[in-house]
Amino acid sequence: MSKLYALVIVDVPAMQTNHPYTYLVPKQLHDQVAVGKRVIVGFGKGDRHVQGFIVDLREDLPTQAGVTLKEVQEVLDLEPVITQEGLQLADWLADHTFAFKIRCLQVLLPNALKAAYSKTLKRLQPLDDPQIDALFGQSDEIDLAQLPAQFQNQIIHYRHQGKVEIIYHVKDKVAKKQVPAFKLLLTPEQLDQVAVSPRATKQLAMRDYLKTLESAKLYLQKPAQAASGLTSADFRTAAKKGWLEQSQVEQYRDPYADKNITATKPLELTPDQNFAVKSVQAHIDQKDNRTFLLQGVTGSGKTEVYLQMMAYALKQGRQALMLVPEISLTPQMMRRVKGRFGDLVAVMHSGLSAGERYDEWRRIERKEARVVIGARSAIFAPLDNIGIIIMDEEHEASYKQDEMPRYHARDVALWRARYHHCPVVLGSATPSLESRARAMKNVYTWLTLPKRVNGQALPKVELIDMRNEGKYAPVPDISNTMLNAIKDRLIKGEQTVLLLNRRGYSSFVMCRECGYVLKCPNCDVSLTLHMDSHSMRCHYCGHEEAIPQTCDSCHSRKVRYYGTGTQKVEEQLQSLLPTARIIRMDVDTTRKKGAHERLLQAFGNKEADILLGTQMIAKGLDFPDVTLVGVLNADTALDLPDFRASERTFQLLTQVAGRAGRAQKAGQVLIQTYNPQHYAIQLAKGQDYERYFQTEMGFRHRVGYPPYYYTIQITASYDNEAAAAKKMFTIAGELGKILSPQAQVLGPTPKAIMRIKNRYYYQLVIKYKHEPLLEDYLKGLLIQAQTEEKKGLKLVIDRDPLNFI
Ligand SMILES: Nc1ncnc2c1ncn2[C@@H]1O[C@H](COP(=O)(O)OP(=O)(O)OP(=O)(O)O)[C@@H](O)[C@H]1O
Ligand SMILES: [Zn+2]
Ligand SMILES: [Zn+2]
Repeated sequence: MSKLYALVIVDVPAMQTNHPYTYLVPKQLHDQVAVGKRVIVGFGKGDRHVQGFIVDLREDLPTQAGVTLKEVQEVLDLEPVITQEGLQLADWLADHTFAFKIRCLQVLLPNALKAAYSKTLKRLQPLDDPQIDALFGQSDEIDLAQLPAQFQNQIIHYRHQGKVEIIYHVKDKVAKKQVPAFKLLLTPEQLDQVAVSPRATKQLAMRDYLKTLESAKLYLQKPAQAASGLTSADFRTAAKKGWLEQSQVEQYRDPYADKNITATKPLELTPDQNFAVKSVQAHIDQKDNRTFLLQGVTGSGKTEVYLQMMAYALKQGRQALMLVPEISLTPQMMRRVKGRFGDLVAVMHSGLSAGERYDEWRRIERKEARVVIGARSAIFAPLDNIGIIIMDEEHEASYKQDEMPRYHARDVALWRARYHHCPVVLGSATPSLESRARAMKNVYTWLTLPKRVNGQALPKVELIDMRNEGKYAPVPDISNTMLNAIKDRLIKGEQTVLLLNRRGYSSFVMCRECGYVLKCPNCDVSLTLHMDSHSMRCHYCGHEEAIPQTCDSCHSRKVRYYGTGTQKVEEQLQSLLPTARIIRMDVDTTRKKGAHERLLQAFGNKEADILLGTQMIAKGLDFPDVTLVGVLNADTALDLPDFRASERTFQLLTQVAGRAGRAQKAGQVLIQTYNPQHYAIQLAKGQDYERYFQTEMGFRHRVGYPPYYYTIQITASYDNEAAAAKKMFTIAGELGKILSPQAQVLGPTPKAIMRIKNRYYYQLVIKYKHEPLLEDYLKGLLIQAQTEEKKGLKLVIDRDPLNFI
């Protein structure tokens, strides 16, 4: 048999290259290796054991003289975990997002399959140190983590002498969940024949129960115990007697098992909905890769359109993939999709445990699930015959991952759709400027749902000018107009949604005597007041300290709380409206698993009159009795140093306004603002996306921002400010040499929050249209920066960044 070589992308931190290493496959592993499987290989001088992915297998390789290849140690998978599509996708991701290939391969897998390393210490000969020998006891191998610190130097010494070795174990993080099962070995007739003492009541009961089962069929033991009233000990006895055979079977953890979801039937579509569905169907039929922008006002029935498009793809024997933003939409949308497609649906989002995610992933891989719905990373679901990809709320910033690989799910969706020859539908009431501009240029096909399904007009929006009304407000954050409107709903038995915009905002403590603001010792941010834990906390590094009684700077006792937290508003509201039932939704009340869904369900069941919350309540909620939406502070995000601040504000206000009046009753929206003249607020008042788009495009054109220009952001950080700045100026100098005069470099500047966890951040932004030399330069920069990691550099290259702060 000829020789076999595996090309492996290895996982070695701080020594990444995007080139595979070549390993010799030993004879005994020839049958096991395959492209897309994970392997354990030795790496470097110490021959550390690391995990890697086989990306190619070759039979002939001109071995260079003098180079002895290392061998593949172990093959981890029975079946490849990365498909051919996955390998190509990883290549593209690495290239497009300036990422290391290993990270791109890993992002395709559920967390559970990512490596966890443990180390053991192996004794190769007696160590002549009774204390250390005692640690080993009878065995020759112990967990290195258990080694007391005082022996460490001695162990290093032994290692040099070759008396001990350190072994790396690479394990999967989560095992498959196994549950006991059994199979009947006897027929009912044979069971009648077996001798059982009349006093052995349990055995008699067992025999009677087993007679009701089919022989040779596999039964789960837990339900059998429940049905028969027998215990696991009784089943063990029966197994010993040879009546049945026990085994372990894999069971999927179904995150939705204990929820009853009502099945739904397709609704009869409105003409606009029908047109949208039919347009996309044609492209599913023709296996035509086309991207659609479905722009439908809030409450126009986009979800029903998605569901019917997906149903069509399934009918054609293909699969459907649907993305929703992380927190806000998940529960209600999950129910809608599960309600239509039942067990065919796999769900993937961060609210699931690693085990649940792994199981859902395996259901897809085994083709038991043909519909996938999930947040950003679900775009990598291992589907092999996709007929349609849907991305709801396509403008959402959470679709961009902010760690390597820094991909946008939309770009991955378009890539996979090309691979699978299927259409993509991007849906939103407030599309990103980028997508809408592409629709205008016919790069995407534009579909619109201009009217609400219920025939209602969009809710009427009124602005409350807090510069005046604020002075007379009964409590700082709630004006009289707002309060009266809420009271009116309480009397009518209708519901209110109140948004407290938290972006760019926090409650802080300031001294009224000298103006001193309590700041984090590690970061350039003020500490946030948390009433639940009675402490001041840093949202960046987690630093926590007591609420001050006196000013740190002038020792005055006049310290006051500024800013508004949801808790504080809840208290104010409750004091003004003692009978109102309020549900508060923010990070604190939704931390527990499933809390988000429970709160929304309680609100949906009308167990509360007011839903008060942060951004997470702004989108996707569809409750018929909500007739009032109030925004307590529209402005907080407007001043952020980010050119998308206005776009985000407009989107948020339009989305939250859209929660009102979605069924029979008309809706009203009240927005409290200190900037009533700002165009984002004015146009949100008119719910006028079209004019907003024109205005904002004009602005972006004038100053040369996306979608007119591409942007790439480079950030360097060090624990020393001068080093961070110096690095960025060096990069800026190098860019100056390779960029054409059409490109522009903004910066380097310190980031808006320059110091986080005692690291200093400097950034620059490249704006460009076409720069042939840029890509290669940046790829080189990425590899080169690794060599400076030991000195403390962290470098980030972010293509099309969504966050400039
Ligand atoms: N063809 C139809 N006939 C009757 N009711 C419909 C139809 N289509 C949708 N609906 C209902 O209209 C309501 C609004 O639909 P949906 O939640 O899908 O709106 P949407 O466009 O996603 O809005 P948003 O962007 O605000 O989330 C839902 O309660 C839905 O069940
Ligand atoms: Zn901090
Ligand atoms: Zn002071």
